[in-house]
Amino acid sequence: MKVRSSYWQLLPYLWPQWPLLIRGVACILGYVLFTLSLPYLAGQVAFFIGQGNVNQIAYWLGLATLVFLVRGLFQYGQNIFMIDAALEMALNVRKRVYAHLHKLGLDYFETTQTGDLTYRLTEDVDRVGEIVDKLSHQFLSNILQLIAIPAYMLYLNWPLTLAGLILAPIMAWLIGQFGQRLLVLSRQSQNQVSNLSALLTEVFSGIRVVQAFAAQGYEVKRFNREAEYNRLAKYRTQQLKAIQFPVVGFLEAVSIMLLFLLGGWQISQNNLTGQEFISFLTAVALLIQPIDLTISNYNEFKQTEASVERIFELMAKQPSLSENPNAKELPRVMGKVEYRHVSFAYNPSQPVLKDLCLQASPGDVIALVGSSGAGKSTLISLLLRFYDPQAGQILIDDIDIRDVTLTSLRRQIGIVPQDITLFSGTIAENIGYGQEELDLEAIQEAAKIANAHSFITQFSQGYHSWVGERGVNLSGGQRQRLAIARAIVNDPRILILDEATSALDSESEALVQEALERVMQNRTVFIIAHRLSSVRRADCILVLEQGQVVEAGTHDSLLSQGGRYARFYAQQFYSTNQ
Ligand SMILES: Nc1ncnc2c1ncn2[C@@H]1O[C@H](COP(=O)(O)OP(=O)(O)OP(=O)(O)O)[C@@H](O)[C@H]1O
Repeated sequence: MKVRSSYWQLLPYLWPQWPLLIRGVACILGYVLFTLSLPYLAGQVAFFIGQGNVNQIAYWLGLATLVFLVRGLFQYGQNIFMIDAALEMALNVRKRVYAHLHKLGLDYFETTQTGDLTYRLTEDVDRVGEIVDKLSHQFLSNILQLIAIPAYMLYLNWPLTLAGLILAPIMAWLIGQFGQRLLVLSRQSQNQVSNLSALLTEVFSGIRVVQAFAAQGYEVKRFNREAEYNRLAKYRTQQLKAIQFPVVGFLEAVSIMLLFLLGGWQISQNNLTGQEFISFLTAVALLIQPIDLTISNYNEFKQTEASVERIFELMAKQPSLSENPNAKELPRVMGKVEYRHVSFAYNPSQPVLKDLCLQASPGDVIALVGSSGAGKSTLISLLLRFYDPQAGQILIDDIDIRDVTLTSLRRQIGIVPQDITLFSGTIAENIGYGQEELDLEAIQEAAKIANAHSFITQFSQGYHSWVGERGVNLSGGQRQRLAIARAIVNDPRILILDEATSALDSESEALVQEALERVMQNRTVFIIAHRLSSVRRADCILVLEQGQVVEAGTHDSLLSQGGRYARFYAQQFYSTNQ
């Protein structure tokens, strides 16, 4: 059973804002003190109204105006300092969670819905910021008033106060019960909203598939179903609140009627003056707002606890792949790559690579061929250290890749992936992706090698043309050439080419091929090969089958062996490339 509220986890993020918090608390104290003087002032005004003394009435009303003014200034101060502290805290939480997510491995993102992550980092964090703001100024101020005003009432007339507060424990218990139930409903509701957001992200990013499969109707139905669950979850929360307010309001009304009854009786017994009764009633009236606000704050507090849980759930995720604490920077490499008896499985029961050995000398072009699911992409993922092998070692220039920092390793490997991702930004930013200061010279140089310079300069804004939504339209071949430029902009010694399977028109194909030929020079290249030309040109072709190298050699030597490669070549390349 969970004992501690999740809110405690926010303290380390709130604590650094202590200068703002202290100023805020000082303003809250000022606000409460000035509020406390109001019942006394009301009693005085009532007294002089009874005497018909206009001068005194004007004097006390003037004083009350001053009190309201100063109280207003304190209220402004408490709001502004606390919102500042809460927003700073929310910003820190958001930054830390985002940075933490980037420490997690690919395996985490492969099993998590991106829409859900987006929701947690945006909506959930905003909600937490809002509740902390409310708690820090409204809640604290209200609680102080709920303590100080009854204390003043006790001082005025304790029997009347006790009678008025007799229903308070019942109210507190009821509010607590409602709060617990609200937390449960809120968790459900937040998850529903997250599901909806995940669904939308998935559908809009896959909109080509949706349209190609004419699945709009299917998607609309799926969305409607989720939206209905979402409505229902929200309705249940609001339904509970709708019951809560009349119940508590009724108890409040009963308390006030009880007060009038007792007050009248006390006056008839000469235990209370009319003036004191007015002060007392003013104090009671001042209590109503803090009570109502406390209930709604408490409800929100419970509802938002679900958001806090969802945020810190992300922070609790541990990276599956950790960097060696003594990891060193990988010095600029020559490009020798060696796999020594490497075995790997995503799930222990299904080995993907089995005792795999391979050696590539600097400048070698290694083509990986094999049927789908043979383990080609996995072999490459291990070189980039997306995952660690369960057995064996991978070495670059005779250094185990587990002994170097991930950044220095990945910076020395260029990759042209099969699915090209361009981010919203300029062409230059996309080619120099990850460079904090864009090296425009290197970017242009890379674009020239990748046969991209001439089409880029044809855009009116050249390298500063916007890519992505509302940006320039790029053909498949142009995207590939940008990806090639991006892969070599840092001049890596090792290059991975995951060839696209979709065909380009022959002109584009020729430009891409020419670019690839150029970038492969003087680099160790691994190609997941789908094109005949890449395979023919390779220094070594590795034929993978069920995670093992079953044949290795040059195109000619393997063809003359008449083994698996020869059959594979006949089936796959001959039919598609002739
Ligand atoms: N992230 C993953 N989690 C679990 N299993 C995976 C994952 N990625 C790949 N696999 C499995 O590992 C095996 C090898 O996959 P891999 O993608 O390396 O093959 P491949 O030869 O590159 O195939 P293709 O040519 O179709 O891309 C397959 O059985 C695949 O289902």
